[in-house]
Amino acid sequence: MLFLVRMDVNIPRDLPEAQANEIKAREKAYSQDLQRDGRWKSIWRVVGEYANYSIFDVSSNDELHQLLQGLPLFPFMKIHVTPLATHPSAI
Ligand SMILES: O=C(O)CC1=CCC(=O)O1
Repeated sequence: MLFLVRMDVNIPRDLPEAQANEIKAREKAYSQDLQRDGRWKSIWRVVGEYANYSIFDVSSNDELHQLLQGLPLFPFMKIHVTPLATHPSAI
């Protein structure tokens, strides 16, 4: 099952920089592990925003929810999920 996911990140200004950097490093490792195993198919920066669009390929809504909830930046994100179906004109 494919999902388009938009993640908007909002780290509080009063979070110490070292702590923010540590969370971002864990986020990167978590994301790259999922990219390597094929479930996080792609990630794109939204130009001019601290946000990304990502494509996930997982077997259920529950699996996606578990993956998203495990993001180190999850407490600082607004996440919007769009389930994708095959377009009849797709070749
Ligand atoms: O920087 C972002 O858009 C948040 C994020 C998700 C995975 C990652 O490595 O960073």
